[in-house]
Amino acid sequence: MSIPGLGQIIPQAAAASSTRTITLQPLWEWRFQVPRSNSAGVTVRLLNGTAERDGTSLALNRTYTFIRTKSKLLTWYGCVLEVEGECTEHVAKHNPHTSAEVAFVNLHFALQERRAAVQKAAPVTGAAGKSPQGPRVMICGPDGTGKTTLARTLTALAQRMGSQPLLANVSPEEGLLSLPGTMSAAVYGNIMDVEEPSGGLGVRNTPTSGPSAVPVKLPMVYYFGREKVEDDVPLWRALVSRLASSVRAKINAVDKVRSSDLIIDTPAFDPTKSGDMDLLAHVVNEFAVNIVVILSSTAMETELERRLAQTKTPLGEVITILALDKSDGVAERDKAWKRSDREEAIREYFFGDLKKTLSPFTHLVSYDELAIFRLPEGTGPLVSAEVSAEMSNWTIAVMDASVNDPPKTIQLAPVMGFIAVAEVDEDRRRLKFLSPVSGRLGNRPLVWARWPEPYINLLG
Ligand SMILES: Nc1ncnc2c1ncn2[C@@H]1O[C@H](COP(=O)(O)OP(=O)(O)OP(=O)(O)O)[C@@H](O)[C@H]1O
Repeated sequence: MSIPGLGQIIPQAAAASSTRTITLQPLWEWRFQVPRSNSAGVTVRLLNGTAERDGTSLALNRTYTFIRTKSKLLTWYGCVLEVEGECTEHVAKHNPHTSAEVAFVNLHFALQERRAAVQKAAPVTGAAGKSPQGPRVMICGPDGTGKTTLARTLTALAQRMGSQPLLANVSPEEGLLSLPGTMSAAVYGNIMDVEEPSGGLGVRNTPTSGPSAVPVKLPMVYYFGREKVEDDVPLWRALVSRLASSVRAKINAVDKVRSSDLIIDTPAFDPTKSGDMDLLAHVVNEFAVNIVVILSSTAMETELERRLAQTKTPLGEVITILALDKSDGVAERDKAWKRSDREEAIREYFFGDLKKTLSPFTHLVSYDELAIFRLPEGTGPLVSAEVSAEMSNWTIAVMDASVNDPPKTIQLAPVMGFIAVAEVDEDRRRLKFLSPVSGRLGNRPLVWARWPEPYINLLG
């Protein structure tokens, strides 16, 4: 059966949990959704051929377990998969001329060509002997258009070609190698974690999470502490600038990173809101973006073309605007699904997951040892906060600043990590918290933000 937009449908959506073999022809994609109720997950083994999840190849005969995941496995040359466990699934058969997936891989090849040209070019004199920079690509589009998937795919494909791409995320709704509420970036110099629900972007792949099957990545993290950009536009703009400046420092310090791609994932913005388009233009400016990829929005394309047509990057390059269709397989993640993802990210940060249990350290400190700042109700700078029982179960950022720094400096400082408040003893003025590391807080200020809310009882 073939359904427009969904390709070839193999109707096995009825919660099959028995072992089954799925044969995919070249350019077919196995799309699957593992419900949260299936805590054991779905196991997949590649019996022959080749297959990849968002640009990262599966190894032959290795068993991969996917839990709470909506994703797909694509094959370019055909493959046989052995699948076991309950999920909804179907097979999409791509047409090479119209498929979004083929357009994405073509974009990868175009970027690869640009990178090759950059790597061949002689160092620019006058730019501190630095070689020219690789492509800086911003991926944008409305809600649920597959922005993060494309960002992850381009990063994985570049890494597979031997590059050291830098992936940045300026959408506070979902963390990249960090908790939700943050904006971060990291060099992906080695393989991405295919099994992890977000395909290698989750906290599982950071050093705070202890030993990892896949080499860990070291993110640069800033704390927005609210869900939506519109909740504090000036702070978001300031943090975009901070993150861009850290990214620049990394690019300038490591030649291999400099000649690789910088891929930037953005929040879902509304093309009909001029303010939203200003924010995308801010990202373009700060990260010296020279390629803007717009998924599935003619209105956004028109608006950004109008704004950026006459603009050049600080390196004097023209900004290329590329409009692509979204993949018809992008899965909907409703509020409950996203909330549950955030809850899992927090749990995983402190306690690990099915594959790796972590035991966070418990610390008991007196109120007097803590310098806590809070985001105000509305927008504006941090304010000093008293410890209170209200803080129980909140995650709190430990900032890479001094307690004596002005609030503005603290707010824009990088994040060293997070602690979780387990208990507040107001009578004895003592606070118990969990931390992934054993060291003391020392002279570090803490920021208690407004989001993500405490979803779980951390000691429960
Ligand atoms: N071709 C596909 N087949 C199956 N699932 C897909 C496909 N493409 C993307 N997905 C899944 O769809 C979901 C949404 O995709 P993604 O997160 O990339 O969208 P987004 O535009 O970044 O979303 P948001 O606007 O919420 O940030 C993810 O779970 C992703 O793995």
